[in-house]
Amino acid sequence: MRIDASDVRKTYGDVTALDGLSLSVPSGSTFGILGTNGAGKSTLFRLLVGHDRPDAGTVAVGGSDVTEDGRRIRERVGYLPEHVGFPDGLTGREVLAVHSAIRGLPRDGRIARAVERVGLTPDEADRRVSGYSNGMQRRLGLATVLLPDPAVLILDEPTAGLDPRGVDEFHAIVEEIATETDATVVFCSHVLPEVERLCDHAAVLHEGRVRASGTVEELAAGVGSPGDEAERDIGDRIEGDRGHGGLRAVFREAVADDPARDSRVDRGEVTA
Ligand SMILES: Nc1ncnc2c1ncn2[C@@H]1O[C@H](COP(=O)(O)OP(=O)(O)OP(=O)(O)O)[C@@H](O)[C@H]1O
Repeated sequence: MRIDASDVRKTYGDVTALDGLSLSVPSGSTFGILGTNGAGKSTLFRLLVGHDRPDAGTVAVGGSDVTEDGRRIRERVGYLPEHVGFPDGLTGREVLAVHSAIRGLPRDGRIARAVERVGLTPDEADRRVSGYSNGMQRRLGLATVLLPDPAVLILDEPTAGLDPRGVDEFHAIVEEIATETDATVVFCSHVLPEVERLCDHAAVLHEGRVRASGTVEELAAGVGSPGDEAERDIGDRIEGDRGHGGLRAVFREAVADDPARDSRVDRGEVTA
């Protein structure tokens, strides 16, 4: 299922979280959204699943407007928020059983499949979540959103706080989902190499607007998708950097008003 956001605005009091954001995510793509802290990534994701409404503009998933068809769309979309809490007294498997029952899913072995897919051992799945490490909690969170075999996966900073091995293992899971299913996978990240490794498409979000978007190859070549003045501007300005700076150059240009980030960008980390 494709995702289209058009001229979306969202404010919270005096704060403008999304400022005329437009974005198209092709069906079946693995799409990375790169952004600084406060760029609007989580706000965008909440709008995509209908947990919040735009003040203006439209958000559509699979061609249906989320504001009108939110409930039906949520049946096809797996959304993993940045912070997920589980009831301490339950085991991982019981958490999955509750999620499955709430969604009215058939008892057809999908819980065991989800456990296996995210790399929790059967023994771990039968432990209480109060004893889970951060990495195990992330895996369990992903298992909950995989239960209904979603057509779209929306993952809010799925690797934040994981150690390098946990990050690698999480990447392998996302790669497997991307290659073995038709699901559209959208995730946001502060980490450039993560997006370069996992994604075929990406966008750079800054201060509530998309500053560049396209295939990872296009972005690496310095070509933002046309149609947005800011994107064309970035594409023009990094022309001399073609083949050298790649996605890094696009990101550097997009956040050029924040020079303190440059050293972090050089390390492959957008923010600490
Ligand atoms: N419920 C809310 N109430 C007030 N302000 C909010 C709310 N949600 C988001 N904001 C503000 O909107 C802006 C965008 O926030 P958002 O969480 O979408 O950014 P983000 O890109 O996900 O950031 P981070 O990488 O730090 O998680 C920020 O200035 C934030 O403080």
